[in-house]
Amino acid sequence: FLTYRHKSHASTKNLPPGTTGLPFIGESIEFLRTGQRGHPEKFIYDRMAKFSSQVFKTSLLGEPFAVVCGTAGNKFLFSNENKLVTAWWPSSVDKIFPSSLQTSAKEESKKMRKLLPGFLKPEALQRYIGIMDMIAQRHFASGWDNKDEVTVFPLAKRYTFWLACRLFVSIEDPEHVAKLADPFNVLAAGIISVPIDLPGTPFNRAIKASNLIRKELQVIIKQRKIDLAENKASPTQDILSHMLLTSDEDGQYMNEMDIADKILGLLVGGHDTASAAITFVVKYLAELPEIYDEVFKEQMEIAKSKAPGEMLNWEDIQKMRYSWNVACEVMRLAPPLQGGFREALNDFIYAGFSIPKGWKLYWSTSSTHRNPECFPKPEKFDPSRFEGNGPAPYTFVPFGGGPRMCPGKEYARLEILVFMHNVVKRFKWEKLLPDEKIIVDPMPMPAKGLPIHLHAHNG
Ligand code: HEM
Repeated sequence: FLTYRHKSHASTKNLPPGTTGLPFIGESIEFLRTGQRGHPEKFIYDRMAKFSSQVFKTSLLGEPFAVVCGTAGNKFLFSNENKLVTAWWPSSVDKIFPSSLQTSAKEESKKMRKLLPGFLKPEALQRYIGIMDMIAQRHFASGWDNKDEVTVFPLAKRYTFWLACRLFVSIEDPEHVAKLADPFNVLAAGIISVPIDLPGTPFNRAIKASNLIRKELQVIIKQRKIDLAENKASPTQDILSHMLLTSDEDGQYMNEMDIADKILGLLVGGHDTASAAITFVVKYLAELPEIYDEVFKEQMEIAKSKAPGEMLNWEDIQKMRYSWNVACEVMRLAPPLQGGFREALNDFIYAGFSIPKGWKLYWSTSSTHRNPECFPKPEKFDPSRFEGNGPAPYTFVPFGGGPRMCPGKEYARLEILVFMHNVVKRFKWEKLLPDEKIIVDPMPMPAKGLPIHLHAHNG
């Protein structure tokens, strides 16, 4: 059957050029291997050079794929959401998140899309900046202060998870956060594992962990309902209150299970992505002392303008222009997500080639981020690319674009900037492993988690 499926695709007329590799496995192994060797862009650029700079066909995860490239490809996919294409996730993700918004373009997801901006838009997030700063300070006190050496990636994960626990469900007790972090890490590891659901496999453990966290969330949700009814909880204290109190156009409220799923989806969407971005900010600042100095200057000016004990606020964030340009340049060179999947809703023609209904499509950050036509001297770290109007539309896409653009973009911006403020204020640092390899599996990551040597400014 698989061989038949494989051949039947090959016989369709005027498909994009490309190879589909072995039956079923297709080119998945090559796709993953170039990432594990630290160069996910190689898979894309080799094929763009060999077949077409606009679109090529391949076969990944048992599915026929058209990979669209360059600004035109990004523009096409981002502006045809729910017209020609819709979101698609591999079936392994579906099993771990049975009804999560990350998995489908179904009604649930659309509802959620309408709901999220209420909590995640910049105006709504402003009031949480002080809380982010407070958690960051506690995080540095418990994980960094008085240490000579730390490993950045696990700490970045601890920071983003602590923030999410506080801002999504008002959990801030470190012990409670740690209790949730264990199953959560099992879950995060399982999403990217081979989807074999047998006792003991990472995938199987991830499904169990996701059920466990959901149950835990349901207990919290039940209690919150009671607290809100008795005015013991604030309607604006976190995303959970927001979800419980917001109805859709028909006056319907989400049930507890739905809310648990949505929160789980947000936790997953924001966890490894933002932690990877933070880890790479630390890495580049270690490698580029002149960039560190500029970030330090900007952040110290803000720090000096504050009264003792005063937390960061929205005005301070607006002053962090250079720091954000640095973070953007980091995400250009080391985008936390390599790209995104879509599915063709109907047969259509793209760049003169037929894309059959049901085919999967893939857009990739690297086809523009490392393209000299979009970013001259693409290997050079240069935050000034983001000054003025910044890069041309559809070239810089770490958060995707169009209707499915990352809803957590502004939240991520704040947590990254609050982290940068706190880390440069306290330390300068250098890498303990100067040649530490980068692997992309599927997030980019220094192979040993980025161990660094710290020098405290006041020590
Ligand atoms: C630096 C950090 C982050 C990066 C680079 C990032 C990147 C992305 C990208 C590229 C997509 C779209 C994928 C596509 O086109 O199919 C996406 C979707 C999503 N992101 Fe983020 N993200 C980040 C942080 C966050 C955070 C902090 C949250 C939650 C607060 C979040 C929640 C989500 C969700 C729920 C989706 C799915 C939206 C949908 O399918 O409609 N992300 N993210």
